[in-house]
Amino acid sequence: MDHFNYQDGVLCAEDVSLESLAQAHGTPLYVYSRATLERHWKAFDDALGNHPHLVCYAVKANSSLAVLNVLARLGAGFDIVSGGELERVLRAGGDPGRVVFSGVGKQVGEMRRALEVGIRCFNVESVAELERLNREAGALGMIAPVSIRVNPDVDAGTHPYISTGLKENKFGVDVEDALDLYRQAAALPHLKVAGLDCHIGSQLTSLEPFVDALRRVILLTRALQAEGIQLEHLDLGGGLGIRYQNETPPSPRDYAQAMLAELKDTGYEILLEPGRAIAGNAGVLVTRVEYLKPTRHKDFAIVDAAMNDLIRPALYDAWMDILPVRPRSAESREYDVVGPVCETGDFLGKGRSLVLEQGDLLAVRSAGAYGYVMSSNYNTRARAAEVMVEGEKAHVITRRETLEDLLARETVLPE
Ligand SMILES: Cc1ncc(COP(=O)(O)O)c(C=O)c1O
Ligand SMILES: N[C@@H](CCCC[NH3+])C(=O)O
Repeated sequence: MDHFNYQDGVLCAEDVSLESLAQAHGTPLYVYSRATLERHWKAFDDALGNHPHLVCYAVKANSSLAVLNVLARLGAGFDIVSGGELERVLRAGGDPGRVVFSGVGKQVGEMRRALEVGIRCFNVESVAELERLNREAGALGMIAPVSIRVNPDVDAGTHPYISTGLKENKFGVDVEDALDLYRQAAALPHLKVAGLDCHIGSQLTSLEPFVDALRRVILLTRALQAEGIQLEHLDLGGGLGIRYQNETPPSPRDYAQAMLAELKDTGYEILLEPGRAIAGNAGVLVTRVEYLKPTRHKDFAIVDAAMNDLIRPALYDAWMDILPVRPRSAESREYDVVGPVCETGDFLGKGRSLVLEQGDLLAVRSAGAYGYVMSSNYNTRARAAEVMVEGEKAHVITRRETLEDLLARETVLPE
């Protein structure tokens, strides 16, 4: 059951029409469905069944406090990549004992804070980071739990900008070097080897790369065992894709079953870090048509959302579905749906078949992940508001930024 549906001719999020939300809160407006978010997290949690596991939502996908809070209430873990994301998780009521910390550039202050609040594990990505973490944990008189993030050199078959598991990528350590790094970790006094981590990319739509990566990881766990290095968990990262257009990604259940089949009875606790698969299809971006601009070459629909609100089409040439909030019955035309920003790359969709009039509302689907979090103030555009719907209720979870908010941090030089 999808929670974004047409009811009485108007697109709704759960039981609230997007028209009424746009009326009440203006556009561009991000709208999320609580029920969808919950269903998606539970799909991963259920898929792993009785196998010991923790589903650590990747905060980067959508870090709004309300989103994190909804998931925290379900007992979610969280995958963070910065001190800022850690503070968000804490403020949203997340359990620091269920937080894993990923990322190639962890700073001293971020490590200290994470040690102080007692996170579950640091996913370490280099020798230099291992040494820094050992030093910082020592200074606090603590032992830091670590996984080494292994780069298994598999092609995730996704966009090159979001592929992370190839040798030439900055992420993780080569699988050939991992054993040595584990030996170093095991020998350092303020570290405790807790697990092994692997994440090969985002928006994966087939199981093969996941399975390939896991096989390489399992070989490594055997080598570690042979050396007496004990692991408690395997963190398989995130990356499961969603349907934007006509992709047919595996379901969380198929994915989990494929992983469990490889793991057989190895007994490790499984950690997952899904982001997009939980938040992506739990949100839409609502925008209003400001102008229709027919030219000799094509028709443009100029809308009030732009690349600063949703950069995925501009950055990755990503195709995202664009639906009329209240469909009209007339002959459709092909529109390039573009924003007001002064860049040719500022488009939300090209060649979309739509029936439009000035003032109409459109909804960009699958915008719940890597949407608002990647927004900017380019062209001095204030950030959109975010609303969470539950049933017939809608809550503003992030108020629209004002120009005053935006300018308040700046100053001109003194006379
Ligand atoms: C280490 C790590 N974990 C999890 C994720 C979440 O990925 P996705 O949103 O594709 O599930 C990412 C982003 O690709 C990541 O870099
Ligand atoms: N921002 C990317 C995903 C990045 C994944 C983070 N490692 C996207 O929108 O597809």
